Amino acid sequence: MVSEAGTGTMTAQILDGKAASAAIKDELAERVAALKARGVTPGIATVLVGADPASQLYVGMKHKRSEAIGMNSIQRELPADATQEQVEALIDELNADESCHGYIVQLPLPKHLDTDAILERIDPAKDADGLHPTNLGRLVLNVNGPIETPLPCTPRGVIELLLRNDYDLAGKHVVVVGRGVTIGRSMGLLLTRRQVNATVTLTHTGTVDMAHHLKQADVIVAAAGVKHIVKPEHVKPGAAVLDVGVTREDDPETGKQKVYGDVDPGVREVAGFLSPNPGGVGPMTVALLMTNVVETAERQAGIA
Ligand SMILES: Nc1nc2c(c(=O)[nH]1)N[C@@H](CN(C=O)c1ccc(C(=O)N[C@@H](CCC(=O)O)C(=O)O)cc1)CN2
Repeated sequence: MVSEAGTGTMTAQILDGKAASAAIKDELAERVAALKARGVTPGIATVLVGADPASQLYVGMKHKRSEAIGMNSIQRELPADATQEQVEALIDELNADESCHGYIVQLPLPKHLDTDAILERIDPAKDADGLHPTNLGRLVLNVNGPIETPLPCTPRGVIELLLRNDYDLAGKHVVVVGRGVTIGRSMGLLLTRRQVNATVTLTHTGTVDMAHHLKQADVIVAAAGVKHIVKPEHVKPGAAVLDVGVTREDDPETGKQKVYGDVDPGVREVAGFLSPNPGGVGPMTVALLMTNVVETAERQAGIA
């Protein structure tokens, strides 16, 4: 926490996801070069169904950043009215494509599609999001040792962002807000692994007295997707707060779409550390996705 001279207020240290993800990209560029020297170009693919502007933005970032570090990127798109069979046929194609080491299906999918069946059809070895039941099952079962499969990108990004800011999670009480599978549920699994050793309270829409739980937290991971749900009065002074959830609304001043996080701006005056939104965990999600794919290519190439 930084004291502002003469004002009596404290301002949280910013956990800068852009800076941390830039450092990861530099490290990955070297690993990609090493793979290329062995004749292997790591390949990442994305499947986008429909034309949701936010999903298009995220998929675009994934390709731009992967290409910038020398990876091969394959962008596949289907219309919003694609059938389950069409999506599954594309999954089968990518499972068989040897130039693709890992891929993701951009979420959320249009409501008429069976998301669980689609994720389950991905070859677990190519599941760059770590959301296949086999990979999530390995995460549940293996609390102690290294895991030889991709880990969910956003939760991995949260932990990496704290690590790169010398924040030790061991023994800390982390309150996670939101139980979605891409963030909340898998966040709890990663945080309670022996290497991390945090204690987790996973809160959700059925939680009674959310404010009470938040106030106990050394670390808050806010991933509810509810604008400014975490208020200054909910935060223990000095706590680390990671703002992960996203709400898009028209800005009344500009009329343009604006990103709002789960954390009220006033939290900055109470927290010790703050990962902002945008500029925090979002860029880390993309960096850890690329890490998952590079690691898969390394495993295949026999690099430890
Ligand atoms: N298959 C998946 N789908 C989705 C995931 C995921 O991990 N796998 N997560 C989110 C979206 N997401 C990646 O896909 C993602 C979200 C945000 C960012 C990001 O860098 N955001 C910027 C702000 C950009 C803006 O909106 O203007 C930031 O936080 O600074 C990257 C990726 C849902 N779907």
